[in-house]
Amino acid sequence: MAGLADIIACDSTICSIEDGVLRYRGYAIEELAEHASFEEVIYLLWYGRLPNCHELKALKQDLAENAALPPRIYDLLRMYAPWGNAMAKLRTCLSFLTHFDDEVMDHSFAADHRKAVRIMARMAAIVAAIERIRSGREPVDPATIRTQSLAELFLWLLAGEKPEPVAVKAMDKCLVLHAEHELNASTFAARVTVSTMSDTYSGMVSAIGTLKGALHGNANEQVALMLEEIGDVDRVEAYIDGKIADGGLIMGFGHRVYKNGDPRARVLKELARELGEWRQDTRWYDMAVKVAGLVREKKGLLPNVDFYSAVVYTYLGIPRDLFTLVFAISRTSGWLAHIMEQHENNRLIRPRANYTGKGAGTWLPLADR
Ligand SMILES: CC(=O)SCCNC(=O)CCNC(=O)[C@H](O)C(C)(C)COP(=O)(O)OP(=O)(O)OC[C@H]1O[C@@H](n2cnc3c(N)ncnc32)[C@H](O)[C@@H]1OP(=O)(O)O
Ligand SMILES: O=C([O-])CC(=O)C(=O)O
Repeated sequence: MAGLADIIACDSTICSIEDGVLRYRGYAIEELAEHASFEEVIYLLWYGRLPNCHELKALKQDLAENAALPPRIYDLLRMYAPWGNAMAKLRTCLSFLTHFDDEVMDHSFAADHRKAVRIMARMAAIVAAIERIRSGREPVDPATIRTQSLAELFLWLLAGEKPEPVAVKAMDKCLVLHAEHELNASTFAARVTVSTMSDTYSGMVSAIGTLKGALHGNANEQVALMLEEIGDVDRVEAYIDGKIADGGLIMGFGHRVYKNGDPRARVLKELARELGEWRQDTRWYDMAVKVAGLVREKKGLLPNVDFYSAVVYTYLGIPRDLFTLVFAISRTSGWLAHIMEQHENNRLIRPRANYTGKGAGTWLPLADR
């Protein structure tokens, strides 16, 4: 089957998508987006159940204590060209972190969970440091910031000042919504990598490299580029007609699994509306709603998670080329859950290819060719 569509590649207890309903460990995404913090979701994904207040407090403390980066990572970031691709920078940083972890090759349950905390705790600080160093500013040390919310930590480290509660709440909801999605391409890549008994960091590097593509996580940046290009709600129809006539992809629409709509897009649409009102600037929201209406009417396609998240991140003031990195911060929780599940019950992932090439050939010596 081309693209492995509908092929079951493993058993998993982490996430289900059935009849268009997305659940993490049995909890519907709408309920989690309404009630759960990102840290509760991390616990749920890693340990299979919701934490009690002591367990949640302990996880938050662990994450806060592990958020500081090895100082040499800042030197590494200063070596990068400022204009270099931000996801490539993140990928290299994750690889670099390997060299500061003395449990890399210990795949036991306990060591995997300790590494998961260390990696999860540092993602926000790395992404913020990428932005600050490339724009000539000093990175903020996470140890100087008093918060136990990764959403708040990220926005604070990025801007260098305490974010507003409405922004923190929106960021937290985005982190919950993007945390996990069954065997999407980047999670599958992570599982394939660690199924060879390779390490957690290698799995993360594979996952980040896979999320980077425009058909997957980078679609959110492409959506923002499209809305920037459109610029005004009056220009939406001409733009969409042109796109359809060209036969090009309309980014942020369509999905391999959801054919009747992505439930996360519905939550993000509402969040985008709220943030537009908060910012007192609904231009991006209005453009997005019009794009979605026309793409549905003229192509029969519905928005996926990357469509309205681009609007939300724009209202949160996040630079456009960091959108996929923000997705990666959140999805790290899901990648790590799958890496641990793969390590716990491992069998090498090695499918077969259907050979469609030439038949058996006869060797010709070089001089006779
Ligand atoms: C977090 C995420 O990864 S969510 C996905 C993010 N990616 C995007 O938004 C990129 C745009 N979307 C796409 O490219 C696709 O919809 C994918 C990659 C997400 C899914 O791909 P597939 O499962 O292979 O698509 P599917 O089989 O449903 O496509 C059916 C038809 O709709 C078309 N189609 C699907 N999505 C789009 C789109 N966004 N724009 C235009 N046409 C599309 C396909 O080209 C195909 O047409 P055809 O039958 O004439 O060849
Ligand atoms: O599941 C997929 O194919 C892509 C997706 O929506 C995600 O990774 O969140």
